[in-house]
Amino acid sequence: MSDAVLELKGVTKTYNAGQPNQIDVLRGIDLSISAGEVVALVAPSGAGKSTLLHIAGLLDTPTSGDVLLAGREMTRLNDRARTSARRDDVGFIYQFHHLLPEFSATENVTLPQLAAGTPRRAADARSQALLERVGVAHRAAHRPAELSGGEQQRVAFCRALANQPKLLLADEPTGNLDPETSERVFSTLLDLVRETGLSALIATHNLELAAKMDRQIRLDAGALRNA
Ligand SMILES: Nc1ncnc2c1ncn2[C@@H]1O[C@H](COP(=O)(O)OP(=O)(O)OP(=O)(O)O)[C@@H](O)[C@H]1O
Repeated sequence: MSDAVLELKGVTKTYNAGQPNQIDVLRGIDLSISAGEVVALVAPSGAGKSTLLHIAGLLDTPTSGDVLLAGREMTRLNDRARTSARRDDVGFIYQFHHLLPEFSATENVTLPQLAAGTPRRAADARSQALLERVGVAHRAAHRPAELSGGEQQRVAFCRALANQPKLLLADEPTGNLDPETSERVFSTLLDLVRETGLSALIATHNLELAAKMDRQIRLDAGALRNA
């Protein structure tokens, strides 16, 4: 049996099928990410990176092919089962933080835990520990607008890891930060991922950051190759 946390088998995605503007974005993707492996996804703009991450993270379904999370077939699950697998097993980080503006940093990390059934006190304690780990505990009561860009992304990392997912998916997680902050914040993320033993697929245009990961893959013309 494979120890893969994420497996994509022959995944295709076609938009506007059968119409003149049909786009075959993914043309048969095979990808396996094993436990604890951190993989960089490098892709030119428009190559289908977001589509691939959304399919891997169960936010979208492939036109054909299979998605397995921790060995479990996801493609044929109903919406409800897929939603609960996503909530329990996958953490997302986007280029922009997407934190809830009305809530404090702590609340942004606690809320997904409450939604997953963690008792309040345990959730708050975990939020506090995560915020300390990434160096923003002193900003715990602040709302996102009161945080710097780097701090916002650090809180977003905590939120993504709040429910102890098996897989982390990140789309240019430090892409909106200046190069120096990006480098520092990215190091925090990589350290956190490695400490947690989490598997991760992290899209980046930055080849220096990509080189810090275990493996680099390139998405081009709808197919994956080793970078
Ligand atoms: N819902 C949709 N309907 C039709 N076409 C779409 C849809 N979503 C994406 N596309 C097209 O599929 C292609 C890949 O889109 P995707 O968002 O996955 O690219 P990307 O690699 O993430 O790009 P970028 O790096 O610029 O964000 C693009 O040509 C886009 O126009």
